[in-house]
Amino acid sequence: MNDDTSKVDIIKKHISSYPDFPKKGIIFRDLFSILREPSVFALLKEILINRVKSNFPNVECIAALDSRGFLLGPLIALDLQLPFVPIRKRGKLPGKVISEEYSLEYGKDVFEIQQESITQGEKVLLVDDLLATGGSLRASCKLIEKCEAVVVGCLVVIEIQALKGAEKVDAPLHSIIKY
Ligand SMILES: O=P(O)(O)OC[C@H]1O[C@H](OP(=O)(O)OP(=O)(O)O)[C@H](O)[C@@H]1O
Ligand SMILES: Nc1ncnc2[nH]cnc12
Repeated sequence: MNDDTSKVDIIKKHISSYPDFPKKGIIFRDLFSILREPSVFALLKEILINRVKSNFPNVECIAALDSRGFLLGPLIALDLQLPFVPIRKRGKLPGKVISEEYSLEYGKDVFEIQQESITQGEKVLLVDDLLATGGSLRASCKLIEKCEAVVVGCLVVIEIQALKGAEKVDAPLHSIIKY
């Protein structure tokens, strides 16, 4: 059980929503409005770390999604003294990479991971700001599996439930705020 309801309410109040961005019909939920206020960002960090400790106690590695996931994943990894691994959009990572195409609420792209960044059998937690259609997290799960590692779960700050992204994600999903 999580008894941090009043803290989560504060976080929710600080998420700005922008109708019709980046395309008509989409309500954009903006994580950056939290980061503008250090005390609120610190609260979010505390919540994330506690949720990892209680929901994914066996995690050995934190992987996050380009780019907004990078604002959160390293905070958690550093605090828990775990390795951090980036999953980046196509063409940004050097060395041998593994790729996976995906579609999301407003487009299509390719994610990549460095082959050497995860060891076989490693227990990985995927972190991102938001779950919409689930395309991004689904592709990221596939990348971890292609590395022969194990996805112990996915942690997002925001879940847009109407888009049913949770159905596309095969690993245990934990979201902090639901719309
Ligand atoms: O569940 P989905 O439909 O796949 O959508 C969720 C993804 O969309 C956003 O990323 P975006 O690709 O816009 O990139 P950004 O983080 O660089 O802004 C968001 O940060 C998630 O990663
Ligand atoms: N509605 C939304 N708001 C912010 N980021 C998103 N990524 C995909 N859908 C999104």
